[in-house]
Amino acid sequence: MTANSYRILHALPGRLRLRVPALAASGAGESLRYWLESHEGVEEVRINRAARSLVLEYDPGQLTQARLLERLEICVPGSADALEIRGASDDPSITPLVRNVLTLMLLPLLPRPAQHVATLLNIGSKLIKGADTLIHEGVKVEVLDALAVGLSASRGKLYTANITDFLLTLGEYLEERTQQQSDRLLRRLLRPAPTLAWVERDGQLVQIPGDRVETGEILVVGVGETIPVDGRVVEGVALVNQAAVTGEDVPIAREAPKRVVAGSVLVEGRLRIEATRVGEDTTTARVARFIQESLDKSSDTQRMADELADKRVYLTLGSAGAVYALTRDLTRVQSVFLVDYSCALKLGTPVAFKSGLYQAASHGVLIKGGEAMERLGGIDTLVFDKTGTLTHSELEVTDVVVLDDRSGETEEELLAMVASLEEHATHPLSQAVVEAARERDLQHISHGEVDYMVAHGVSAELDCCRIIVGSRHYLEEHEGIHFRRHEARIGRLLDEGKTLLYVASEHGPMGLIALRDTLREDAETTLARLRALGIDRLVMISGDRQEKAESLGRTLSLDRVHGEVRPEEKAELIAALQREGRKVGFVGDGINDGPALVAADVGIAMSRGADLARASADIVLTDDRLLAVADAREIALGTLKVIRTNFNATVGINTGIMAGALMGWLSPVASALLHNGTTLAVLVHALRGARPAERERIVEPE
Ligand SMILES: Nc1ncnc2c1ncn2[C@@H]1O[C@H](COP(=O)(O)OP(=O)(O)OP(=O)(O)O)[C@@H](O)[C@H]1O
Ligand SMILES: [Zn+2]
Repeated sequence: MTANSYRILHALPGRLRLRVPALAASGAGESLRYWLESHEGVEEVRINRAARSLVLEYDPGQLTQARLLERLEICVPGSADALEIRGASDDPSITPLVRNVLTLMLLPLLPRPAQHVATLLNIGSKLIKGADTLIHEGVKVEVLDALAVGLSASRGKLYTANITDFLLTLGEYLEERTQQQSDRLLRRLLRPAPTLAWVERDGQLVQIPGDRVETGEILVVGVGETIPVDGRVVEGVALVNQAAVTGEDVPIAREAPKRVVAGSVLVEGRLRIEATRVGEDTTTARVARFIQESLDKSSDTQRMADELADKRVYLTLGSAGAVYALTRDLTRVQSVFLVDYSCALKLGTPVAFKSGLYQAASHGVLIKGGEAMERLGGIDTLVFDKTGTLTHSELEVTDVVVLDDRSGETEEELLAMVASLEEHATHPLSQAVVEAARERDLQHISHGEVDYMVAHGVSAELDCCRIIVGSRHYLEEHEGIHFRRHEARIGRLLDEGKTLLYVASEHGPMGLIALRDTLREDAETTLARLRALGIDRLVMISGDRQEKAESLGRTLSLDRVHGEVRPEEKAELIAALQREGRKVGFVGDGINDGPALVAADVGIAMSRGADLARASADIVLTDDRLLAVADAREIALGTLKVIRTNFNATVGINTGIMAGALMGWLSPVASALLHNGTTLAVLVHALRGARPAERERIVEPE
């Protein structure tokens, strides 16, 4: 947003009054209000549409004016496409290229004066762009380009001018095309998965697709669930993570009458929310925002190349000046201008990254920007979460055991009851139980609110009593319900390698549900490939029992396993590895994996993972395929190699050409051809990118 999209009328600490012309558009105020109110520290947003005025009250302890304005700038109110991705709009035009080719073809046929006019028409846009850059941004590559082309033309070297212009234009065109292709694909891949919503209808909680919720309806959102609509809290207290919406990965507290935005994930507590905005418009904004965030991050490599490129511009100017002072030979000066190689440096790196991102995306891996790719290439240690990552995200219920014989309850009744609670949780275990009940056509059993204690289990009031389902640790140590009497049954099931859910009421143990998790078929291959790709330490952490973790560790020849890890310990384990000097990647899927995903040098989320995991991660798999992790690493290494090669080649070759030009050994045409030839070669090399050796390419839709 340019400065004229708003004007500060009055500013005090904690209060800001602005004039925002775009408020004139209908609906603009609402979206801006949501955007601003979703930020911690904003206390009140008042909009007067007729006066185009916006008053913001905020807590200066939490938010600075600059930060607030930055937030405001992201969302230009009024235009529906305000949050559209920059640079991803239209196809790059080929008109300049066609004009170039035509000019070059016509030139020999024209009389001399007409040649001058044609050349001027052809290179005009470069000259204007150069002047514009000089005025607004200072001495940049565009200025040198204009100088080189302009100097050639003004000295009557019309062919040199036109050929140079053509080569420069071709480079730009290629760059824009890659940029666009990959932006489009990324945008499609980032579209959030449809969410489900629990709404109150006729006094009952029913689950419906998030996009069917109507304005004014009351929703109930529990731990781990994504808030499907924009709304106002009517009851409850909760911590909400808005990473997927604002990119800020810190949970914030929400209670009545605060607003919540679609796409936030509830991490703790429970809320009743009145839907105030539903459907398309709630999601478009967050998707666009999310993508912008991902695409905007520039990597260290790129920053380095940019800096070097900017310095080169001065070096070139200086050399040209010196040459002129010493030799008074304008031809040499012209040759020097034409060799400036900052453009190859500047174009090569982002193009290679974009092409790498594109490659990765077509292999089912969404990498959020060049920086993430760079870090993926830099790790030497990879930590895997077990459930849903090394094992299939789908588990299978194998046994349902009724422990309390006096109750006369059947296995089916037990399963139906547990499934009715698990329906409200988001864990691979709960999904498996729900699925098992569905297969057996079991009826839903009515119950009160379900409490979900992350990494422990669920509980709720039923007509009879309070029911608790979860890990043995949860039931025994938190609830004081002991299963010691049933040790034999439990031991037998565990020996079979099964995972157990413990079911109890406040009166004592009721039953067990045994589940089998199977190792992914591609787990072993993936780990072997990762080792071959330079990851020399493979670690697994799991909330499951130590014995189970160890036996899996042996099967997969992992370097280390940690069982019975509490969620908050996951991030700590990663930090410990980092203190040993390791560069650590983490692959996970759960809502409790968020901190570990953020703590790691690079966080990778599985495709079926919780929304929060996908939001916190730097890399998200888009297919449920573990091998994609190895593909991604291969692509990252390949891309970094391409960038290095390009960098060395650019610097080496062009330094040679530059020396030739300084000595006066190269004519301007020769140096333009050599130089631009190198630039094009660099671009093409970058564009071809790093393809993983074999494997099917996933054909993109559309
Ligand atoms: N929704 C749930 N319902 C019942 N029990 C649960 C639920 N969520 C977690 N638990 C219990 O808490 C334990 C720890 O959960 P957590 O998600 O930390 O680890 P995990 O399932 O073993 O997976 P991972 O290997 O990914 O760490 C689970 O093994 C399970 O017994
Ligand atoms: Zn505990």
